[in-house]
Amino acid sequence: MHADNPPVAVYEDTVIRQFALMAVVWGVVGMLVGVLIASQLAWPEMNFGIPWLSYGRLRPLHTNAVIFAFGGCALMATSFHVVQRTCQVPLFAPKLASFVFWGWQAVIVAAALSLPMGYTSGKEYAELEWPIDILITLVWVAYAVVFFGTIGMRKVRHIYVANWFYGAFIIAVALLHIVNSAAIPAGWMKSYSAYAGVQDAMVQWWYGHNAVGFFLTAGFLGMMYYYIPKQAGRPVYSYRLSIVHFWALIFTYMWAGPHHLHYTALPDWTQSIGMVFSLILLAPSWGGMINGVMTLSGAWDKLRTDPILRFLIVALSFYGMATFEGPMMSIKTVNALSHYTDWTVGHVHAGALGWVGLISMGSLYYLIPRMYGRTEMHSVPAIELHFWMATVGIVLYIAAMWIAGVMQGLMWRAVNPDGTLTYTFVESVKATFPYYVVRLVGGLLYLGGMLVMAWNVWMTVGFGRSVNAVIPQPVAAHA
Ligand code: HEM
Ligand code: HEM
Ligand SMILES: [Cu+2]
Repeated sequence: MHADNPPVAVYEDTVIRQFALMAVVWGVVGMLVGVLIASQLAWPEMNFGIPWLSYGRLRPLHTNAVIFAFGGCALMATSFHVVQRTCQVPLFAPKLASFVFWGWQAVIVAAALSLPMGYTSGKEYAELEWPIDILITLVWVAYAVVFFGTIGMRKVRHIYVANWFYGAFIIAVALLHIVNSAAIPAGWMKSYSAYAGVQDAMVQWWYGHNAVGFFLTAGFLGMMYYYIPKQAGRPVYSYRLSIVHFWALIFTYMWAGPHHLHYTALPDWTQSIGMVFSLILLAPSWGGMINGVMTLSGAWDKLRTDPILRFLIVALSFYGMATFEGPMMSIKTVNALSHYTDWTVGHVHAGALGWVGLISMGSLYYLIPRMYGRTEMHSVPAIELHFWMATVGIVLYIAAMWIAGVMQGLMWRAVNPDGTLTYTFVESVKATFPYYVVRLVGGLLYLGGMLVMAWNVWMTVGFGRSVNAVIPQPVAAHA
């Protein structure tokens, strides 16, 4: 090396390590709360008569913890990793990135305190009260500045497709959050929505559905487009398909929200639009799934030996399942049966446990050892064990909810020849009991797998050391 060589440039990886470890921590916490509320549905006394532990307060704690704390930290860790590697520059404004980390943790802690205390705006997936909403806005703007600032400084002309998905996720979530959370404060932890009546419902489900489309889908597709090719050692199957399904996906998602409001006071034509766009949505969703799965073509044998790849590919098969089921449930006559039943909860967790959970875990198994100067996790058999616990857990969970859901729908609509109802509501609740127990067992397995991961991460980090990788420098032409 010559003395006049520039100092080696390194990536900003501290914030990635922080987010990656907290994704694992919040995953354990959020799933633990999920298991607790699953047990409460089977045995209501599991709230121990303590208001803080009541179902109505812990359910939003579960959804916020798994989506925004577990999913959010995984998305931030991987997006900061992917954007630096594909642009070959360190993060723009590392101090601001540090603010994103600490600010996001502050939001999570504020949620973990305020929701059990009973503070809520009453909007699903947007329950947090207005002071926390303002903090979320500040953190999100900082996140956008760091991410797009890094893209702006890139040394690679082309913007790799994973960054398109992360970028769409960041912009769309900013828009959704600001519009849906608009409210008039009426005290420090109390507010009224800026919208009234059916408009409020429509804004809420425009938000709720696109939270699925952009928080739970687009960002994780960003993970797919980086970590599957990396782990498989093969290029993306079709780059053209990735661009086509990107634009089709983000355009179509925006209009499908009314499928959450079938047979309500929302105008009928709006509901029909929601249904039609949901059916169209099958195509770009499967475009993404096929592109991810086909990246393995010619290397299928790796699935037998590589448990990380198996996490990533099985995640895609659950993604395909949930995005087939969703369009079916959006058909009004199907929704007449499924709505209000546990079928919806089964659909949700096919996406949440199967897609969001598995793709995050696979990506973190790739990412974490590399952030600590190692080539692989402390124990590969433990990854294998985690994979099977998670997969069996998901199957138990969603199969139980499918059966319970269809049963509930059929019991509620059954009528006797004289027009009276065949079953009382409580009879359907009693009939659901065994399925709630099976769901709890599935949840315990899934949580158990997450604990195996936490142990494996602990050992990997403990025997490793934090290293910031060197940025490859373009080779100077010989003078
Ligand atoms: C150990 C794992 C888990 C268990 C046992 C579990 C359990 C539950 C339970 C019992 C409910 C309430 C269902 C109802 O009200 O009838 C629920 C709701 C929900 N969970 Fe989970 N969950 C787990 C993991 C996850 C993960 C990882 C995610 C997301 C990434 C997630 C997302 C959701 C969502 C979005 C809802 C609301 C569903 C709706 O409103 O239809 N869950 N979960
Ligand atoms: C093509 C894609 C999809 C379509 C068309 C779709 C459609 C639907 C429909 C029709 C419902 C039931 C609404 C109701 O009866 O209340 C629903 C609920 C839900 N879906 Fe999907 N879905 C899709 C993919 C996904 C994915 C991949 C996930 C998760 C990662 C997901 C998460 C949810 C959640 C959380 C709910 C429950 C909302 C609530 O009531 O709280 N969906 N979806
Ligand atoms: Cu939806």
